[in-house]
Amino acid sequence: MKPSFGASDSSLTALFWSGGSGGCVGDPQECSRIVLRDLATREFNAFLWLFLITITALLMRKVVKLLRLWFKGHRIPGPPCPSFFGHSKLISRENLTDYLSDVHEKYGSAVKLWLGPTQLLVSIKDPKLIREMLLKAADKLPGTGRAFHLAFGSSSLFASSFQKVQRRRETLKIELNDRLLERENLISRTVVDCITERIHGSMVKGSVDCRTVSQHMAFTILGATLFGEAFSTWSKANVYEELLMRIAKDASFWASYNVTPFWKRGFWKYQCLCTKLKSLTQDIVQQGKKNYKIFHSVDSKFCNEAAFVEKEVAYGVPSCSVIGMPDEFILEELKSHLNVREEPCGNIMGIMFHGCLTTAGLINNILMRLATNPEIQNKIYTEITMIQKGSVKQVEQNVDKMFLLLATVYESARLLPAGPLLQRCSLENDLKLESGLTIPAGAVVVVPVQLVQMDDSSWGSDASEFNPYRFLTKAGKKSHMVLNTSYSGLAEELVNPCPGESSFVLNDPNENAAFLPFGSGIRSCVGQKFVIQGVATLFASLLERYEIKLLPEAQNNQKPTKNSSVFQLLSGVEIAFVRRNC
Ligand code: HEM
Repeated sequence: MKPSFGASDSSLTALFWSGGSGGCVGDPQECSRIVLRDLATREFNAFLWLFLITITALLMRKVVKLLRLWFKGHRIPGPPCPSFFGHSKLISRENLTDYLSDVHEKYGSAVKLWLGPTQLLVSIKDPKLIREMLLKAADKLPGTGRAFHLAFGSSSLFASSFQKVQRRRETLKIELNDRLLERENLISRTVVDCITERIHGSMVKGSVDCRTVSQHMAFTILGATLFGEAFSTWSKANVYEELLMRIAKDASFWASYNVTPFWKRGFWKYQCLCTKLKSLTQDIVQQGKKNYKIFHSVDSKFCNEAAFVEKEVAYGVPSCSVIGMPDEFILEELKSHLNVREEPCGNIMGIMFHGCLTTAGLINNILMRLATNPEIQNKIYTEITMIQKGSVKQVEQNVDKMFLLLATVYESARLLPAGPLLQRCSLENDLKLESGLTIPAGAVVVVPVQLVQMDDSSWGSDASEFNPYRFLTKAGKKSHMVLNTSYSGLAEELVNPCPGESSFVLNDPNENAAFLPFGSGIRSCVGQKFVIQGVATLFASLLERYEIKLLPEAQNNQKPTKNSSVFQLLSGVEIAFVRRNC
């Protein structure tokens, strides 16, 4: 007899009842339970199959990718693999550039090395290929920016994915290169005075430590740029500087762990320093706002409350922009469009960290070069005084015309880059270069900066020598990098130009594809123009007042090697700032 269905019976049960589930007889509720169980089992099985198929497909994709990597990697020249682990055992951090130098000599301008069965590294040394590769490869290695993330939390600068950093890069570039550089004084008198005060304080004992003074200069320039003039009088600036340098010392060590070492006490101490830095950053940001409000209440005739609110929303209130205001624009940019995951002030701390370390390295190198090349220092001084003679402007405003000084900044940057390698990777697509070279997706691409920047074929036979004149060309001649020329005559003419006119042209260093201290291409350093101009401005003021001298006992100082980078070679040599009689 056919059972009758109650109102609660589902149509699904009815469907199966009519024979679909193998002829269920008896209690309809029991039957529907069986049917549902049966259905659940089938669904679970289907899910397991789907899961299995997905995993297999993913694994297959990986295997195919790996096979493609092997196949395409095989075509790139390079030394044969010594073992299953590739060349990784032959390469250490210390000898990497030397090793790459040897393999490039033997196998050409693009060579491959296996760092394991699944990791291919391609090193490129030819400037034209490098330029093209750096324009095409937008991403950096996964894990790039880990040190920043660990210390300062999530931020949208210094990450590996171009998509993540693109927007912030663009806006920061506009703020730094267009708006800041348009100012009359990139580095204000207050900042220079703050630095010279420190120099006087340290010179009481007869000399200053080159490393400490460079760090302080970089810190003061960056701090004043990001936080405004309030930074120069901020009572906690010294603590901030010390904290930043302590964090910088340990950052790459803690970032080198694949798994964050929560179990280590030292790590928590490090995190404690980072938290202190965060709260100090928030403090100076607030300080800047307070200063503005004080000014606002004193000068309320010119600025009304509505204007202040307006300033917080949009950039710029003309009547209020006389005091400190322009400096806050960059801060606003770095704090703006925060996404939920972004740490407040994370970008600001990241910029302070990267900017201070790299700028300190550059300043340190310039100080050392000037101290060890007194004849060039004298010529720069002559250049400064000659340009100042015919001008009513302050020395800081005439830096654009000081070609030898700017060339000295370029040359110092060339000789001591921020790191031994530039790195890129293209995770999804092969990188096809015009020369016919195809770098398979997933390979790590590196540029051994020190090798390229000291290569005779790009820089002439004196590539490893300090020679700022290589960035100068005689006016009227076609602008190109001067190679293999005697520069002594050039120097004489440079400091004795026709009144008001220089007979030399300063070459754009980026014209030479082998100039890479700030990287190049789509992920190049956003701060390049600002740093070059800012550091040159600072040195124009300093050299006008002081002569920089190396103490006799420091003469035999260490020389940069191919593996040197600013981080390893911040020189702690004692130097003297001797006041000029003028
Ligand atoms: C002497 C000083 C500096 C040097 C030598 C330097 C060098 C570099 C280098 C080599 C890179 C990587 C470029 C690449 O991979 O192609 C870089 C990235 C960057 N730099 Fe600098 N830098 C300096 C100062 C600054 C300053 C002062 C700022 C900002 C105020 C800055 C902002 C950045 C940013 C935002 C990036 C990341 C770009 C990205 O990942 O897309 N740098 N810098």
